[in-house]
Amino acid sequence: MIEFKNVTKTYANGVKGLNNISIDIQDGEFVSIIGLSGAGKSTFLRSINRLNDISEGEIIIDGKSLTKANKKELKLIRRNIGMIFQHFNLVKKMTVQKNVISGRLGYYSTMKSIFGVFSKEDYQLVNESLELVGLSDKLHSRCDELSGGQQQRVSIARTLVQNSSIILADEPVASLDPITTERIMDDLKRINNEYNRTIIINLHSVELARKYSTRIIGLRNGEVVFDGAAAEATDEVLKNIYGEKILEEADGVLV
Ligand SMILES: Nc1ncnc2c1ncn2[C@@H]1O[C@H](COP(=O)(O)OP(=O)(O)OP(=O)(O)O)[C@@H](O)[C@H]1O
Repeated sequence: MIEFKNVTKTYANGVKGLNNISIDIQDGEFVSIIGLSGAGKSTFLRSINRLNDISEGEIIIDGKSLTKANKKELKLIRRNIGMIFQHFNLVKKMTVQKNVISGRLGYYSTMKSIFGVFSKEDYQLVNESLELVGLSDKLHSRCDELSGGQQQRVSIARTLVQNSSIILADEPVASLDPITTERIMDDLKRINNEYNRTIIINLHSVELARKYSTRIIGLRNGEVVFDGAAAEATDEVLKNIYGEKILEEADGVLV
């Protein structure tokens, strides 16, 4: 479980990226974070693996304080949290296999990870994960030879081998076409259903949030302005909170 307790993030310029947020996310939930540009979606997500340090309050993951964790504790907590980025964050000149196996690094000491010492089981996990995302035939391809959608599936395979129970996805489909988008979202949903991984995803598209998630959290100016089942986030409700703008963004009409 992830617990936010009165969490505020104030940036150096005084902007509150998050403003006094208190919520719990249970194991196995598929949560979409929605909100207009600048609402605090990335700040929220990045605070869950401490890519962003928060200014006030506390975040607790599986009973352990992320906020108070020392370096060693942080490494262990982070090992349990995979992250998928909009621009994939792969080492493009390296093979798919090398990129995916890097998801295992958290299980090794710094020395071993420098020398790339991985076990037979690790390589087996890489094969299984690539099979799950339909990329077995790309094992030895360089990532810069792959399409954007394929690269995003490589990054999903990397979080799978990491074996983390939480996966954070920061606008993972923002730069992909509609068909590839569905494929990536289907993969995430399958991982959520079959492996019971908690998925927390930032989305601009309300339609996708409704279709795939079990719960939607709406942010505005760093505050939670909606928190409910996907079915409760009707056009009417969202219009009342955000105005038309958020639905227009969902249709790809950026205003
Ligand atoms: N490093 C930073 N320094 C100062 N202000 C920041 C920084 N990062 C984000 N902010 C501000 O914090 C607020 C929340 O930003 P955040 O990136 O979390 O929003 P978002 O909902 O993810 O936006 P988008 O959909 O455009 O990615 C915004 O007002 C933004 O300008």
